[in-house]
Amino acid sequence: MYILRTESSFDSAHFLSNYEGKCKNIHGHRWRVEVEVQSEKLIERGVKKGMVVDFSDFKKDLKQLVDALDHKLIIEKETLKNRTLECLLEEGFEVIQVDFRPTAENFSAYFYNVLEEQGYTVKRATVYETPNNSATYER
Ligand SMILES: Nc1nc2c(c(=O)[nH]1)N=C([C@H](O)[C@H](O)COP(=O)(O)OP(=O)(O)OP(=O)(O)O)CN2
Ligand SMILES: [Zn+2]
Repeated sequence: MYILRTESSFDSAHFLSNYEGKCKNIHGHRWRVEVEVQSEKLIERGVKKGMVVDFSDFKKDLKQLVDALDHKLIIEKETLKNRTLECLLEEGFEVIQVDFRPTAENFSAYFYNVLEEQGYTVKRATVYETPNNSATYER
């Protein structure tokens, strides 16, 4: 089995709604995302011969996902009052609303699932919320 790994990161703000503790406040992280893909076989011909996937495609596709979240306020849908959200948007802040609570666990599943939908045979996705704390999703 061949396993390829790439990583990328984004700096964003979030908060955990209904959390008891400091993470209920808006705060930021440098989220580091590591993704591994796997394959029994290598591409047999053409410019990508001998590769599972071309690293340049793999890192570009991960970076595109990560860049969409970079320097944004990431909120779980319906956890801010409409008028709060409107005021933030009116001020020109960029807000990303996600369907999940923005935890490291949910981000790891998010990156896994989106890259899988793009055709990658993902083995696992790991998201570091701090240098010491990470969550991994695999099936
Ligand atoms: N299982 C999870 N637990 C927590 C998550 C998470 O994603 N998954 N997230 C948070 C918060 O986002 C929080 O920012 C993390 O805070 P903390 O662990 O306290 O990290 P710090 O680096 O700020 O810790 P210090 O010890 O204060 O340096 C909480 N839990
Ligand atoms: Zn946090």
